[in-house]
Amino acid sequence: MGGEEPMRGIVHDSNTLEETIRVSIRLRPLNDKESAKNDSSDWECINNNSVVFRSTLPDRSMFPQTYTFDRVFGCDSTTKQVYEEGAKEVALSVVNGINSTIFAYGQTSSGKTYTMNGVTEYSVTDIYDYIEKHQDREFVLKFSAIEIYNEAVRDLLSFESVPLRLLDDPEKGTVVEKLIEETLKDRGHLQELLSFCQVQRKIGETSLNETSSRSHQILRLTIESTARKLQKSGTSSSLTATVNFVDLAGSERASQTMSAGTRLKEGCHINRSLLALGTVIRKLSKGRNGHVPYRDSKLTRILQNSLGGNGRTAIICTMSPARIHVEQSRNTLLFATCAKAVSTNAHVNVVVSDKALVKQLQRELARLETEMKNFKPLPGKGDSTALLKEKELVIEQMDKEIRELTRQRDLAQYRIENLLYSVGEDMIFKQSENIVQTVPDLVDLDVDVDVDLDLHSYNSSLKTFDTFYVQEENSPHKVVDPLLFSFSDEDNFLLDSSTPELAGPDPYNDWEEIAQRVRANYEDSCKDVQCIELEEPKETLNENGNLSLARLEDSEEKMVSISGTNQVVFPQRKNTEIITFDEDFTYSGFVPKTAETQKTLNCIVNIYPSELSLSAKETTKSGFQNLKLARSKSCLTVLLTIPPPSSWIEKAEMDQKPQIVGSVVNFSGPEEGGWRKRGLRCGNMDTMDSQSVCSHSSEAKTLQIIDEDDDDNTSVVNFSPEKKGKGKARIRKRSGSRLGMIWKKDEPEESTQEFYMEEAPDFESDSEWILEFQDQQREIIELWDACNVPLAHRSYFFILFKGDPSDAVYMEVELRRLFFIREAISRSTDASGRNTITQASSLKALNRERDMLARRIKKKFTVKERDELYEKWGIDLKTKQRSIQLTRMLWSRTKDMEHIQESAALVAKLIGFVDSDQVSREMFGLSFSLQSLHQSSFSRRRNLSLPF
Ligand SMILES: Nc1ncnc2c1ncn2[C@@H]1O[C@H](COP(=O)(O)OP(=O)(O)OP(=O)(O)O)[C@@H](O)[C@H]1O
Repeated sequence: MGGEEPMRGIVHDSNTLEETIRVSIRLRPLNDKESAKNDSSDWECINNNSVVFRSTLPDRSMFPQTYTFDRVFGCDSTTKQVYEEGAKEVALSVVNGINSTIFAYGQTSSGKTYTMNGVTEYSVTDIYDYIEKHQDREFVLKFSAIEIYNEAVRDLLSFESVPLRLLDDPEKGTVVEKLIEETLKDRGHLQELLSFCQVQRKIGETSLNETSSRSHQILRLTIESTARKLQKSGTSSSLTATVNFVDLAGSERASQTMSAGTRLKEGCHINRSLLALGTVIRKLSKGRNGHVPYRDSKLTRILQNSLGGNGRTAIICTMSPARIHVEQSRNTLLFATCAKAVSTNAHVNVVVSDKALVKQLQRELARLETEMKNFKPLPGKGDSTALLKEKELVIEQMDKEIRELTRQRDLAQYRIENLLYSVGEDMIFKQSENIVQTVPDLVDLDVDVDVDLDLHSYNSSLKTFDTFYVQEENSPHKVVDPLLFSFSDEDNFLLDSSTPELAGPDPYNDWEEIAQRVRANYEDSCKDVQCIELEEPKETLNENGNLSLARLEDSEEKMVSISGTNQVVFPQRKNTEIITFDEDFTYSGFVPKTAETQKTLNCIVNIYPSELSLSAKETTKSGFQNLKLARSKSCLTVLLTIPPPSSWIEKAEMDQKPQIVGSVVNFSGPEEGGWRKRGLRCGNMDTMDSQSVCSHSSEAKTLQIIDEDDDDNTSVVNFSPEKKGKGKARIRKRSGSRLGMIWKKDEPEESTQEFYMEEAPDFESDSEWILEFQDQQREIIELWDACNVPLAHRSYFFILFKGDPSDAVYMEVELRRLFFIREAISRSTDASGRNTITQASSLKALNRERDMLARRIKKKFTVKERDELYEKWGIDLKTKQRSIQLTRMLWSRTKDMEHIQESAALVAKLIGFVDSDQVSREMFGLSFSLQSLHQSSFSRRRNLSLPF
């Protein structure tokens, strides 16, 4: 018995024939017995493919009525016809090298043996006919026959009744051990063997059952064919196949056999094989997935290759037409129905001879050798060393790329940081703009923005002020920073490579918060306070008349420097706040400083310098009717709204009126109805009201400015009480040339507090310098009057320079400056004695001198210089970093290197030793020019805390 795998030397043709089992139904006629019982048939073959059950019994109506198969043979069909149409094609496949199997399935006495005997004979006949027709081929026929009875395999060609064992051969599959395989000599030989087998089977069954076959009989005919021409050379191939004729035992149930004892045992084994066969067929009918229980019975094991394997299969189901067998007939039809769904894969089995096999193997070897020779390795894969080197090169190249990308990333990050700093600075700047823009009653002057030349001059003369208000046509209240128009390459002086990168968190973030707090603080702290409010008409700055500076109608809180003292007052604060600064000027940029001082003074006092200084009394008489003290909201606004000196200069030149040196300040209380537009009239002195000079509101704080040199009007500032007389300002004489000022809030006259500035440091150890200092100071004071130096400048000068040895250079510079101015004035006096020099020309001269000195010191602020400065001031690294940030911000506001350096120093000091709000104030408008910056830093030096 052949297995599913090809035998040794047997190869399967690549072409397979997949088909289903051919299922035919044969309905035998009623036998005599059945006829005698007058049994009728309920089955009718309505055509060649369908059989119909025509039951007259009502309880059978549920059964299927029609069954359709490949072929249905009725009672009148002959065995020849059954073979021809139901089995011949399958049976004769064997001569073509295809295994085939013919089954006969049905109940006892249904005609299985009757049919299979006929089919086998017709098949053998046809096979021999085929052989006879194919003389070019040599056929070898072998015959074997077995019987499976009670699960015992018996060789029907053997006279012994010893059961044979089934063996599992890896190449042939399940084989029957010691099975006789008779080689057929001719057709008659086969006929004899068939007859012998029938006798053998009959002998065994007769002893048990005379009327029914109780065993499964399998007749096997193996045919091997070889072409005769090739057979001689030994290289020919043969076709080999086996055809099985299977006559199964009766498929009836054991209970239906009415048997017991031995018969029951037979029925159990029969049913076991048939049950296994039915299970296999059912499994195969549902596909080849899953386990197929071939090994459940010897029948299924032997027929494994014929059931859904390599071969063609035909099943002839026989059934009795008798009504009494209708149940069995129905079961037979159900089995046939399942078998009809089973598919098989038949192959042509080719037997290759040894020589042919050797030759075939040799050809295959030659082919493989050719492929090996023609095999070309892929580039780069043949030599592992070269491959490794190539990989190393790739890695090296990638390393380079990584380094380059890292460098680019770091550079981009550095640029981004710088950009963020710049953006941040702009944000702060805009915040300051917003602060100013919230101030009501902004007075705008209708001008075109043509700021090229003028703004440049402002830059040099007015860098103290952060923002100017200009109004463009059709764009009111637009804020323009003139400095933005005149930036140069030096704007980034601290951003070059000499400036170390900042480490740690961005301090600028703090500044944004600071800015917010400061803005809020300003708004909150501007209640019930007074400060100087300057009333100012519209001014035209530009020579072309295109630009006007606007200022606030309502003055804001401001920090007022007390003349002749080193103190500053925030009048708007709820509590009187007087800040005392120490003096110490070792910094080299005095000249620019003084220029800044003058600008600041000009801005604050807004005085035309056409006339010589006025005494306090004269000033009181002539007065500034519009110079009043009023409420304010923020110091910032005051500073920002101070008009640039040039506008006053032009005004002065235009009016040709005597100007008042800023020695008199008129304070005014708040007007009813809220904030009033106040400012300093820059114009005709005749229009000024002397009564308004040096006045202050009775409801407001009392401001006293006390000058020890009361007798000397050139240096005395006298503040008289306001008209209502509730407060007063009086002058007291003290030793030394010192100015003092007291600020009181809502204090009655009798309780007026006085504040005297600190005495100058003790220089007894250097009495000579003290004497020299006093002489210079006296000379300077005289020159101030001669040169119409504004009061603010004088005040700041006194605040800053009090006799420290390091002040010598500044005293000298101031003297030189004043001499220069005085000489210029004298040169400009015409024959008629009229002083033709104007404040504008004087300021221009000052600016030129200042710029000249500034250029000398103007240079790159190197790291070394900065560090030296830090070390000198005792600034730590963290403060240093923050100061760099602030310095950058300041640099965006001014181009004065000296100013920047000092601002940076101040910022550093403030950050390191003072609260951040103070820094914010300074940064947002309280940048008191050089004086304020120095004062703050001096406070630090003297370990004085700022009461902000
Ligand atoms: N188509 C037929 N025409 C005439 N007689 C038939 C036909 N089929 C079967 N017979 C007769 O029916 C009887 C039983 O037939 P057979 O032995 O072939 O049945 P069976 O299916 O092989 O039974 P068992 O399974 O018991 O061997 C026989 O006498 C046989 O001659």
